[in-house]
Order: sequence, then C-alpha cells, then structure tokens
Amino acid sequence: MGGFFQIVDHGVDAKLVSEMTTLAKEFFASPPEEKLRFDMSGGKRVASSSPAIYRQQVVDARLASKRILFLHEDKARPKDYKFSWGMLENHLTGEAVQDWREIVTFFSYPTRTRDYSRWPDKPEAWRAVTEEYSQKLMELACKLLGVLSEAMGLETEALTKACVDMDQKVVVNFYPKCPQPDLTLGLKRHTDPGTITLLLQDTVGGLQATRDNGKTWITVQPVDGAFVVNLGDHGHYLSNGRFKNADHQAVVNSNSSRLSIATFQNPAPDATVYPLKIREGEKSVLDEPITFAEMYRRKMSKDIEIAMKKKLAKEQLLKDLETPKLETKPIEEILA
Ligand SMILES: O=C(O)CCC(=O)C(=O)O
Ligand SMILES: [Fe+2]
Repeated sequence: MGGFFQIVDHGVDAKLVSEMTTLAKEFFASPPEEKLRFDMSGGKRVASSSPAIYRQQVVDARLASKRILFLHEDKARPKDYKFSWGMLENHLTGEAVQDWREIVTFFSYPTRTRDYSRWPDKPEAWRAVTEEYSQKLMELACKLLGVLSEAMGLETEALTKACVDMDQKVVVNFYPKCPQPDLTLGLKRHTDPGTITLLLQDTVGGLQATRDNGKTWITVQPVDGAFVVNLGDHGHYLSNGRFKNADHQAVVNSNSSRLSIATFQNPAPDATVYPLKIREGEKSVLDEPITFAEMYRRKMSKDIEIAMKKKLAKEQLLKDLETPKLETKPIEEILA
C-alpha cells in the first residue's frame, strides 16, 4: 500500500517496546510545565554555541505553551467548543499550523551529538529505555537497508554507506482525543525527508497512506508488535525512484488519544544525494548530486511556496465572496 510495509519477528524485544510506550504515555500525562521543559517545536537541535538559535527556541517554547495549555485546560474550553487551539501561526508563511499533536524528540545518533539535557529526565527510566530502543532500532534499520541494497543489486552496505555517519531521531507523537476530528489532522500530509522510517503505533490507528495523490486515503491497520516501515525522500532518490517516498498523514478521533513513535534514519547533512544506480533506459530523478542539507532546504522552500500559494488562493476567494457579483452578458445579447 502506498509505500508502506509492516514487519513482525523483527527481533526487537517486546518488553522493551512496551516499556517505551508506557513511559511515553506517562510523560504525556504529566503537567504542561513539565513537558514544556523539553519543548522542541520547530524541530531544532539545540546548538548551545549559537545564541540566535537559542532565542528562537525560547520564542517557540512560549508559543507552544499556549498550544499545550489549550489542550489540557478543559475548564478553559467554551461549551460550544470550536476548533480554536491549533491556530498558531507559522512565522514564515502566516499559515495556521493545525496539527493536533504533541511531540517529544530525541536526537539519538550520531551518539557524540547527543544532548541529554534535551532528553526528558522523567519518568526516570525513560532515558535508559530510549537509549536501548534507539540502538536496537538503528540495528534493525541497517538490516533493512541491507536487504533493500541487495534488492537494488548493490552490495549489502551500499545504502548505509551512502548515509555516511547516519543520523537517527526518535519522535514520540501523542495525539490527544479531538472533539471535532473532521476539522483537523493529527499530522498534515507529508513525505519523510530521510532514508527510512520505522514507526511503532498503538492499537488506535490513524496513520493513512495514499497512492492517488490524496484522492483516497487508506488506513495502515495496526498490527500488534509490528513496525510500520516506509522510505523517505532520501531513500527515493538513492533508489532512483524505485522505492517510493510514502505520502502519508495521521488523523485523530474523538474516542481515544493515540501514541506513535517514529524513528527516522537520516543521512549526515553533508552526505551526497544521488541515485546509487541508474538502470538502463532510466533517467536520473536528480539533475545533479546535492548534499542532504541542500535537499532538505529545497524541500522546505517548496513546502513554503505551496503554503503561500494556498494562503493567497484563500485570500482571493474571500475577496471574491465579498465583491457583489454583477450579472454579465455578452454585448450582442444586451444589444439584441
Ligand atoms: O503518527 C503517525 O502515524 C505518523 C507519524 C509520522 O508520519 C511522522 O512522525 O512523520
Ligand atoms: Fe511521517
């Protein structure tokens, strides 16, 4: 289905997986102040040497506090509750950010870049469990990349090597129950930028894939103990489009909250992005080799462009609705 497959018997201990989810649920049940200590909205890695980035983070954290308080203070919700909380503005485009989710992120590889001060220290066991989980998932991801390399007719290490010093980021997504789920999304439609993603989802379900450009969406049914696997843009380019970068989104519902843990395997920022093999008669999906950082920059600016266009179209529509319509007839009809 649309670029996803699920793996069972993957060798990651079931106990480790259940500890990881239990601790994550405990974290999201903690008070907003506690969670905000680890706010990473904007997805930035903390660079302590860069005061500009640090300031940006403080601003983001304040914005996000509104978001989390809205979510948790039921008392503050008016009776005729409308979709009102997600209206944080993207400071670049003015587009409303409407994802109905909270996230916590662990930048876990390369290990030398780990900043434990940004890893939640509560629940206490979480750090050690996450360390083990991220290591096991790194191993599993490399195994999968080995199989995929062989499927491309390359040496087992080909895809891993192309990542140079592979990055890993663990993102824990918590989607609270939503009173009006049809007005929002847990996570807007996207493709993951990296090489390969391993997702652990609970039994609620909400991940959806498409293969007809968003006309229909198919739910990726939860399979107990399985990892949902998809390739990202980098995997797509390296395979010259043979492996699809899965187009997906997450929906929310009014009955229960949902938890998913996404482990993203990305190449190093300066790794080269270019097909590893171009089969006879095929054209390269890329005009020239670029770095992963450049690939990511292009993706982001394209996303911003699309968001801007949408915003302009919306504004135009509102303007059109305001202008009274004059009846128009061809001149011949009027003169006839
Ligand atoms: O929660 C999900 O099912 C999807 C998560 C996802 O796509 C992501 O974090 O990139
Ligand atoms: Fe994703």
